[in-house]
Amino acid sequence: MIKHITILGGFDKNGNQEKISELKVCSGEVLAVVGPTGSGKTQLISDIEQYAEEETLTGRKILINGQPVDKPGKKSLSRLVAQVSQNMNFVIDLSIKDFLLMHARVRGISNPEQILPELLYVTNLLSGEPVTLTTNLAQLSGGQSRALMVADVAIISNAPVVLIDEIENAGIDRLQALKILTGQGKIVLVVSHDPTLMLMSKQRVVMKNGGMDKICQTTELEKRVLKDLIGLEEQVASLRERLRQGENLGAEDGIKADVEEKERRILWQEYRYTSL
Ligand SMILES: Nc1ncnc2c1ncn2[C@@H]1O[C@H](COP(=O)(O)OP(=O)(O)OP(=O)(O)O)[C@@H](O)[C@H]1O
Repeated sequence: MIKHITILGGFDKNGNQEKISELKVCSGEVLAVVGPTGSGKTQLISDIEQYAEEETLTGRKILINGQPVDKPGKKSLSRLVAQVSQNMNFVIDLSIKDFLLMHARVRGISNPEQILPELLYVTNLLSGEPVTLTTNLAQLSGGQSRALMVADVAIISNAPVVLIDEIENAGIDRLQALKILTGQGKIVLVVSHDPTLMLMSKQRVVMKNGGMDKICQTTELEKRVLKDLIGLEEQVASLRERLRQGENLGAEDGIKADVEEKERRILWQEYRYTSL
């Protein structure tokens, strides 16, 4: 049982020690990994996936429940990490049902037939056009594949650590996907350029020049900004859905902010002030 993982800092791209020397994430928590393009976000995820022991190019070390992972144990631990990324597609010639049953059996699930309805429900909750159990994996669109992958990770894989790499462009309802993946006491790490996903986690590590540069806790003020962002996104999602269904929009369909303009400006001033 994984209670927490710890990342012990190594070196940035210039060979200087990382500013953050230790970062711990407990089960049930989400850590957002943020930073400019090329700052080392994917490398951090990759270090965790490999249970780095100072042998990767960053020199980081990963501890599970405070202990280093010994080399012979690494292989069996691979089942403890599941990854969801926007580039994933299925290339196997199987129906969704056969694939899910096969994976469930491999994972030792005793009643695989019984979990199929839930798997299908979650998949269709996240994707646009619904799929059925008889749909062939090779026929799935990119978004449908990712939706099935999230359902698979949440319900079948049971991996206590989930790494989510830039799902904002994955063509699925990403907020719903994050809710589904985090609702099960897992350790979740989210690499994202998306402010809503960043603010949905309790803390975020800011990457710079290949190193962990800063840890920010999500403040009460940011939680209010998040509420606002989610409100706006819901409106955008509803407009998207109506346009997709072939509707025309009317004059009343502009985006409405939930807070008054004046209050919003104060909110952002406060926000900028506290983040200085
Ligand atoms: N500490 C480090 N030391 C040496 N090289 C590093 C370090 N961290 C990252 N790199 C290398 O820098 C390059 C960019 O890193 P990475 O792909 O992780 O960036 P990213 O933040 O995920 O970028 P993007 O947002 O574009 O996906 C990679 O080749 C990676 O291996």
